[in-house]
Amino acid sequence: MHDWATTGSLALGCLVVLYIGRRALRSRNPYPFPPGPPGLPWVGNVIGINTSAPWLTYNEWARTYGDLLYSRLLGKDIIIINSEKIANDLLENRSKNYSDRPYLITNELCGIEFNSSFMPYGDRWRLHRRFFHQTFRFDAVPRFIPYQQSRASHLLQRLHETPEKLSDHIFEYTASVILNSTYNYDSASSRKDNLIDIAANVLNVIVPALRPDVAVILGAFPWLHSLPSWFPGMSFKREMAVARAYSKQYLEQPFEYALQQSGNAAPSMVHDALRRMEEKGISPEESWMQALKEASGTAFLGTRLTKQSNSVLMTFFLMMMVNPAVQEKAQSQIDAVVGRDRLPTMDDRPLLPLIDAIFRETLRYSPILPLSAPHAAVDDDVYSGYHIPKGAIILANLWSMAHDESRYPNPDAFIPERFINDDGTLKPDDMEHIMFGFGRRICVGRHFAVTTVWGAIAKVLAVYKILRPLDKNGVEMPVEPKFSSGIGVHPLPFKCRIVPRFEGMDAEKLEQLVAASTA
Ligand code: HEM
Repeated sequence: MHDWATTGSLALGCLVVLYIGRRALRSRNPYPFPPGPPGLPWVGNVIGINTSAPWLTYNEWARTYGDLLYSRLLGKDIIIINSEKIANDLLENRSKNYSDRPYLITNELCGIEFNSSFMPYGDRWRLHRRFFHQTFRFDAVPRFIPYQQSRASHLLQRLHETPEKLSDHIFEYTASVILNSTYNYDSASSRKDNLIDIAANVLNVIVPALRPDVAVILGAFPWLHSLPSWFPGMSFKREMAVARAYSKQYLEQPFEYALQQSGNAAPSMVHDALRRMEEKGISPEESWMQALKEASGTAFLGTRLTKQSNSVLMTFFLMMMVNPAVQEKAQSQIDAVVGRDRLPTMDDRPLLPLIDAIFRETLRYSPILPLSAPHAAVDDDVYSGYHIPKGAIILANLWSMAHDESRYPNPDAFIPERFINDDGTLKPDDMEHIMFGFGRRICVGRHFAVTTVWGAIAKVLAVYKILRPLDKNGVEMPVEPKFSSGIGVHPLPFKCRIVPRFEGMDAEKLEQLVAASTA
């Protein structure tokens, strides 16, 4: 007890000194912080924030204080950007200063600090980014489309067998396409050591251990981390230690698999990078191999953690169920352009604008990363007469941008037609310029994500109706879309019926349809 009292007083003393010191330093800066709601000393704006959906609070604040906001949380400066223009001005045009990431001790404690997305701006991150770019840049992604299409057809078959396992099938689809493009792993032919099942198990351990509340508290009071795991309230240290062991193991396993393949393996992130070194006649150093292992681990494990493509596809199913008219309109377009004797492919994309419109509206309606990934300011900066302090966390409120009423009237309604011109063609606003983030840290897997999601949406709509569940009297039940809270947003579990659109569409007919589409 005595020790605690001493530690507590010391910590409090340090905080007071820090607080006064920082205020003194700031008072020398001639520019004010951007406007924002008043907060309590040091703890800042902890009161009044909707903790499960802070983007909604920031959106409200913007109505009073404007699109560039200043907030403070437990001693941290936070700058919130609510408009695309400011996001471009800062994160894009001044990207040199805004491409860092804030440090989160929980990433290290859970063993996922290797993840390129969390890495500080610097040479190690640049090398990771190069690996990604080689494989996932716009003109490299078409190499993966045939595999994506075959897995999307497989998804149709899985949905036919067990439609009630929709979310498992979506997980399998998105995991299999990324495993293939990262490690040249074919989940269809490697069922015994199925990395997809292993990944699902690993995530069940890592995701619960990655607690944002712990990240905030440890960020503010780092000395707490030195307390033993048996100490009251510190049991998370044990969970994080287990998560750490799992993530390290998972980083190694698929990478080893990729290295064991022959020199003429199909394209993948690992093989693209190795081949490039071979062409240059360079023998890779250990640190280079480690970086490749980490970047490929990010492509697979990282995208499993935040479940981006998964969440978009689950949102698509949910939206189709509650908007049957939208679904039918898109299906009529598929019937008119593709017919019913084969499945749509990426080649049909220019003639299926409604599929793109549905994809865009799905991204817009419920952004899966509403506050994007946090950036951090490398140095002090001044923007529009406001001081943005070095080290500030920069949050781009993608939700706010996607729900801007002046641009997207009736923003809380799901209206894909908002992206279609009167002549039926697509408008230039593709949502990708917002939903994949900004500047040098923009999503490096965006082109791959687009083909993954588009391919699945088009095929699913060609074959299935997505309907509301029935009650015990056979009457359709009302469904209210509900979404998770947290950094990554996804629909909460929901029931739906997935039934073939055409009479007599049994497993055999579906197989024939798939075969006709790959011939
Ligand atoms: C529809 C699906 C996806 C969406 C909506 C999405 C969205 C985002 C967003 C908003 C960011 C933050 C950008 C920023 O900091 O400004 C991001 C970063 C990132 N995304 Fe995606 N993403 C998707 C799919 C993918 C896929 C399939 C991959 C892998 C192939 C991927 C890899 C990454 C990586 C590595 C980063 C971190 C980039 C960095 O820090 O340099 N994403 N994504």
